[in-house]
Amino acid sequence: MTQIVINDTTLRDGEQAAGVAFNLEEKIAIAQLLDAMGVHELEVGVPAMGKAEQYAIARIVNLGLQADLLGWNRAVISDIQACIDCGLRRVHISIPVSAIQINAKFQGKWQVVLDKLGDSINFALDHGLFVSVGAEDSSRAEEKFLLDVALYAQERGASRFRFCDTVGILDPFTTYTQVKQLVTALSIPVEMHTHNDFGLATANSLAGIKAGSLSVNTTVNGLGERAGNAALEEVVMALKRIYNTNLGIDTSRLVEISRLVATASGYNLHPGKAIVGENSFAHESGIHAHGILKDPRTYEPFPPEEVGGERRLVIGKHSGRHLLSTLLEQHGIFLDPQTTQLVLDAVRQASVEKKGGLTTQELLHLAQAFNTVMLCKD
Ligand SMILES: CC(=O)SCCNC(=O)CCNC(=O)[C@H](O)C(C)(C)COP(=O)(O)OP(=O)(O)OC[C@H]1O[C@@H](n2cnc3c(N)ncnc32)[C@H](O)[C@@H]1OP(=O)(O)O
Ligand SMILES: O=C(O)CCC(=O)C(=O)O
Repeated sequence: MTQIVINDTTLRDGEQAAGVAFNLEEKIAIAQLLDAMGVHELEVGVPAMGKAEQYAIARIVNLGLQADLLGWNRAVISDIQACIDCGLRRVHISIPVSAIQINAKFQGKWQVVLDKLGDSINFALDHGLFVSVGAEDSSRAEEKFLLDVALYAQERGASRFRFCDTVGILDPFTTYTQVKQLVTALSIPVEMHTHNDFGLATANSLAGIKAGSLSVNTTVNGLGERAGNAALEEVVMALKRIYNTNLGIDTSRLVEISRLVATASGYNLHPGKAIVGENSFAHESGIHAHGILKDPRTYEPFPPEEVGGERRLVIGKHSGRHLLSTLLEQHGIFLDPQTTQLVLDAVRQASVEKKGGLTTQELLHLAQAFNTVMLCKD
């Protein structure tokens, strides 16, 4: 597979998640860590938002990061001027392309939209900028119109075209077909921008890459508008582990960046969040824990260290004898088979009462209730 560019938009679409507002220090810390991990490109925000945002973006520009930095714009010349004022050398210019969007925002005047795009591209190119063009709501656009816009952007001198499933209504099969058409028609790279309204953002991004897209927008933890975007950690690990594609990104810091963004956004992660959730490498069930104790590959797709995570063995309602004995033996407690079963029954009951797994202390306390029949080795 050709080198795929990860263009992370945590600082733009991620921050657009309702109620999220990064402060300056958080924006800088997120940009620095993404850069240190080797993420190729960062969409750092929307300079048109005003002075405070421009100041934050200019500070990021002045960090001298390795990553390419991109500013998001409407097809409005003053938006692009704001990017230039921040010191950005790359601009992304977006126009809506579906009838729903053009009717709502431009009274159906698609030619007006195209003219705005043309003028904006010209302005950016006249200032020597790298120009990426985004087609908002590509997935609901009329097929021919989308293609016309893409070819128009290319002819005008854009260097990349972004396919946006803005309201996340595609599945991987339709994504593949739609993106393949664009990739076939264009000589500039196509970038994927997917949303997770049906839980398919990562799958759709991968389908776009399969279809020949060379760049993909991600956000840490999948943060973003409504149900969010394709998650950085999912896309990077799927490309690495399922497609064997080395992106040159340090995956061992994925949990670290996840925690940073979770804190900065105030959005707590679901424990079962793929790759970075606190349960991503947690095992309670008897059969699973028994397998893990013998060989972690039985129930883990890759070792937790690869993403900076940790394996956890949890004793609870679904646990079995092997995990129970292992945990107790780590504390010098060796039980005969009959007592092991009695403690296990007690663990199940305690776990239901607690509605959760037991801590080590709780387990030891429970086991001590059976101490008359315990066999302590030392
Ligand atoms: C799918 C996406 O995620 S698109 C990115 C969305 N991101 C954001 O909106 C976050 C940052 N946005 C902002 O801070 C503000 O919306 C700003 C600074 C861009 C504009 O603010 P305001 O001037 O107050 O306008 P407001 O946001 O209410 O309305 C949007 C305006 O942009 C216009 N517009 C929307 N998209 C585009 C576009 N792609 N190109 C040109 N104009 C556009 C709308 O028609 C409307 O124009 P109008 O004021 O002439 O009716
Ligand atoms: O970059 C664009 O063109 C729009 C991006 C976006 O956030 C979306 O379509 O959801």
